[in-house]
Amino acid sequence: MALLTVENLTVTFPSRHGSTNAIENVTIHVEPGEILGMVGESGAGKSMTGAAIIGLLEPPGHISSGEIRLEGERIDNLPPAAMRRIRGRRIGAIFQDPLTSLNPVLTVGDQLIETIRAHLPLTKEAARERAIDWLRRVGIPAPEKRIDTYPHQYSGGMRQRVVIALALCAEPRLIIADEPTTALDVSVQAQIIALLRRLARETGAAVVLVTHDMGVIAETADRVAVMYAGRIVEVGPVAEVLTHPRHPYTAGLMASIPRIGPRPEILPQIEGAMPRPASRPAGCAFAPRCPYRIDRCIAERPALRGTGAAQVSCHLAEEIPV
Ligand SMILES: Nc1ncnc2c1ncn2[C@@H]1O[C@H](COP(=O)(O)OP(=O)(O)OP(=O)(O)O)[C@@H](O)[C@H]1O
Repeated sequence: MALLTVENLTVTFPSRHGSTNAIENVTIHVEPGEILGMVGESGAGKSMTGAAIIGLLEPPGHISSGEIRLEGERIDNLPPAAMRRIRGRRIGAIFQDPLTSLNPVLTVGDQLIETIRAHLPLTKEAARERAIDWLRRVGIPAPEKRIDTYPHQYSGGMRQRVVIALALCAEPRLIIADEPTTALDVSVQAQIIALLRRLARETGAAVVLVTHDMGVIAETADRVAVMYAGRIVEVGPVAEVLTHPRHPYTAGLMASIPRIGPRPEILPQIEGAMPRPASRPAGCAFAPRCPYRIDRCIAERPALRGTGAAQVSCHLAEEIPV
């Protein structure tokens, strides 16, 4: 059984001018120990999918259809108090800016110890030992000394390591990591990615990794879901999708990373902009930017289809040379 399943999830924002769907019919599953990358441009709906899973949609945004299951149990319709418990214990979250996850007036140790004790029946001393252990595991030097210092005494990269320790110390089954390396120096990004990957393997937690960066996906994820204008346009094993992208948008995203872009002459950069939810075209949302479009693409929205591990929503997936 998948650890996380999201079925046909639609998130709607009502407004005076009629409601819009920020994401539509999003279906994903993640197995224990697996990292699912969600990639796409800003506004594609990646963060919204993550927020819906952890029950932190900003009102008036709400789930208007679909369901979310964690270890088989529905979690999309739980009362707020029950969802809060799940958030600390069974789902951990890592966001872009470590300062939003850390309390500046508490020492790193106090925050770790408090979180550990909220979830595990340990004495203060035992929880402190465990906190030191976690700091060591995420690569903080001299953890027995650093445990009594404050978040502002850490560099950005070290602070994000602390956030990862804080997200993992309650031993969650699922981790939602939203742009966990975007705010960090390039040299530090690779270390944090390697750390996340190792810890997912070691703990058997499933990870949903939200990023706009195909390079991060290539180095971290097992499978990837490419989002465009609120929908998944291609999903499958990273090895398959990145070597044989079948959606022109996936190919375009990949051409933006020179190291692994397949053929730079195809969509070297994708001209134009993603449509906003209220002005999405009736057919394929990518059609206005797609160099291969035919009349059918404008008239008819392609369904996600495919046999085997990978699926794609493009009428021309079998024909175009991406
Ligand atoms: N309060 C809101 N009311 C209406 N629509 C919203 C609101 N907040 C976000 N949206 C819409 O939801 C869609 C998805 O946004 P989301 O932040 O999930 O995208 P994203 O792919 O994660 O981008 P980013 O990388 O910028 O976070 C966007 O089209 C956005 O316009």
